[in-house]
Amino acid sequence: MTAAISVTGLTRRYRDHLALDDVTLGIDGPSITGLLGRNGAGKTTLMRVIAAQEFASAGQVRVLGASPVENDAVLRRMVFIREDQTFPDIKVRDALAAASWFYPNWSAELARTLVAEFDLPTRRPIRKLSRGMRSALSIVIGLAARAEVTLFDEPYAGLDAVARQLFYDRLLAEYAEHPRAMVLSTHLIDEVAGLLERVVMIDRGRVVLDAVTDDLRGTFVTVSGPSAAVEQLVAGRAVWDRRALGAQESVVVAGGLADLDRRRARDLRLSLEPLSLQQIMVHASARRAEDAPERTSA
Ligand SMILES: Nc1ncnc2c1ncn2[C@@H]1O[C@H](COP(=O)(O)OP(=O)(O)OP(=O)(O)O)[C@@H](O)[C@H]1O
Repeated sequence: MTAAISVTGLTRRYRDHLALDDVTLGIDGPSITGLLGRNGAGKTTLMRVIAAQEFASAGQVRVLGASPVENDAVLRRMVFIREDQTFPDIKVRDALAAASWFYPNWSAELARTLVAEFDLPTRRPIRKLSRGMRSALSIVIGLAARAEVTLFDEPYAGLDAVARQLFYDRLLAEYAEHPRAMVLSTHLIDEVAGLLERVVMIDRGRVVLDAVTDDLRGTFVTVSGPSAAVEQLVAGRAVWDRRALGAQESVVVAGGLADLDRRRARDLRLSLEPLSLQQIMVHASARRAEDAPERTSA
């Protein structure tokens, strides 16, 4: 099967700054992948290169089996919705009409439904929409395009919690009915964690974690309690973080705990707390900062 997205050894350099540093990533078929990372990690740059809006300094990008650069056939099968998407000075309905001409799988019915659900005024010029309404319009286009590769880069600037929930619900429903390769970059990690089948975490231009979300559950655990007992339990394990407060200690271990360890923890009166996706990202980037304090191209 042709991969939806295949990125190999991708580097993007801006003068002496490495925005992407030897990124390799494959998204084979339909899935919802979360692209996570701190500000400036390289998420937008990665999506822009995949969408052929930015050149790679080195490496290779294939979308649906071909280079997307100046490749109309591929670009029509891919939609890229950016945070604070810019539009020409046209009305909402004209933007929807233009999108319907461009994307071969466009669903006018879905667009109509979403426009009503987001309460978008179709006759209004886009420049007169609020920021949240502009995001809603981008989301309508991103979903109604039904593109095989659907990239959403923080698409909800200005959207309130109700509208964001509507977006998540419709994204899931669309995915269930018309499975496709969806990538969603976000800072609202805990808010979207339930949607994501896979997470790719980027830190300072590098992929620091690429995992199926279910596999991550219980893989990182905070063990807390009296220091001596905590140390007894975590001895010989990969420790991601260690914090002491008086005679108490909290240690994050990677690799999960077997049932036997969990029983031992109970006997030692230790508390075990699985890390959320957001906490995993915080720890993953802290570890990378220790490993690679500087990032410039040679
Ligand atoms: N055109 C450019 N010229 C110079 N540097 C750039 C350019 N575009 C991006 N960068 C730099 O590349 C790095 C990655 O930026 P990018 O926008 O991809 O990050 P991001 O992960 O999307 O961040 P955020 O979550 O804040 O949107 C940043 O340090 C940014 O300043």
